[in-house]
Amino acid sequence: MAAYVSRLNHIALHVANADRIALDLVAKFRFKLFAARKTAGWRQLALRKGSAVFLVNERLEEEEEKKEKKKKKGWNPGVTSASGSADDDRSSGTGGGGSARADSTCLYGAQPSGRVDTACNVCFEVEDVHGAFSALRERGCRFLVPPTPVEDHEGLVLYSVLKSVVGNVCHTLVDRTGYRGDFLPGFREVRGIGDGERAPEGGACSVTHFDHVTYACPRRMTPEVMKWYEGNFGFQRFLIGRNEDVNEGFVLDRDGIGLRLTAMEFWKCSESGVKLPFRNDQEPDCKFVIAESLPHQGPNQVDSFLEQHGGAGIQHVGLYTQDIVSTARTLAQAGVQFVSPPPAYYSQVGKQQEILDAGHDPQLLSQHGILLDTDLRQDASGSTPRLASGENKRYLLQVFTKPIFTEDTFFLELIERRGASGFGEGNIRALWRSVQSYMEGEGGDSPGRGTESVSVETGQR
Ligand SMILES: O=C(O)C(=O)Cc1ccc(O)cc1
Repeated sequence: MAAYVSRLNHIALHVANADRIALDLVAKFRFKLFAARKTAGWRQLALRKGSAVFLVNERLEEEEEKKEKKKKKGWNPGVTSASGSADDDRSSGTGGGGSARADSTCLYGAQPSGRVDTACNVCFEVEDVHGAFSALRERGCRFLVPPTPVEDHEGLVLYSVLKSVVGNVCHTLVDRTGYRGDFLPGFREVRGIGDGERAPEGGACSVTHFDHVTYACPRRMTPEVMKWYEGNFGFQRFLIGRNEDVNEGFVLDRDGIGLRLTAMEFWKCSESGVKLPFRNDQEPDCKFVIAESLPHQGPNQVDSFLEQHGGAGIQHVGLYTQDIVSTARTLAQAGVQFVSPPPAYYSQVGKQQEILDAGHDPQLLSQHGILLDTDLRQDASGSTPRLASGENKRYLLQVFTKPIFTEDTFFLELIERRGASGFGEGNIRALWRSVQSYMEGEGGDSPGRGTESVSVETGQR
């Protein structure tokens, strides 16, 4: 292993209209806009829910970019006065690892080449950016940004950006241990946008962290992706289902479903550098899932993603919630649209009982399209799964949203785990069918389309 990942810092989205996506995340998904930044050429908005952070990037139009650059000319890099313009990029950085100096082109990421909205950077915290850079480069990794110090009045971070083998996905590696600020140098704090504002009164939304990131990849690419993450970051494979073949992955290949899934996770295998994102040391692990389509089962969501996205990438991100029913209700009331499972899902033999046995109300689950899968596997490690008292079964609840971008290039998922750490076969089938029926039937009314644009910073339409 070349680099020890200590935690996931944020996931970056590159979109044509940052206000619209940020507004959806605030008003519908109840994220809080907590930091913002405008540099020459870019607008960046950081939103948080629990420890899940999205950094929404928008490329500025040329005119605006010129204006920003002009503004910069009169700017004194040595001055970090809080009285500066709120939009000023008051950070400093170099492109080459020397002493820090002003550089407004520091994006903490890379500029994607495609034209569609995309989630394309998973930023990891590491303890030794220089060490990771040397070791990863030695292993043949391609770096887009060498180790670069950036600082403001709250301290200094060191970051570097490398390309993954998955389409346009990059990884920013950042060491934040020398930084006291809330996010990254150059971002100004934003107060009062989100966390209840613009959201329905009283609704619960207990999203705590990113549960998983799912990549959509071309056929037969999985071994290369696995090898890359195992060799470079020490990720470890874990088996999704009972019927999974170690070499083939978890394969669903009949009744119109042609899907190969393979999953891996990072923190448990890190030998050093482990730093927990939750103060109480209850580290949630973020999993990475690789989805490939299989031939012979017709047009499908993975191929459609690859086509619209222009190659492999992040198809969706799972948001962990402690109470999926109330979270889905709150989000639905706020305007989030979820895909629906096939009507027969809740009436299939045994499903109602399975839901009741898990202590849930089938009516409530069906109202929000929430799927439940009981994990029938024995715990191979012999360890006791973490279950609430009175529960004797491990199960998993999931629901997918409709795409949140204009194209079908990204959606979110709510997931609640009750002792089940993998992905249930029944749920995967139903999720696949939910997305297929959305794509085939009602592709025109996704929430991403035609939403009013509102300036998140000014709150004005
Ligand atoms: O269950 C999950 O969250 C998965 O990630 C499995 C999955 C992956 C891709 C699909 O198009 C449908 C289901």
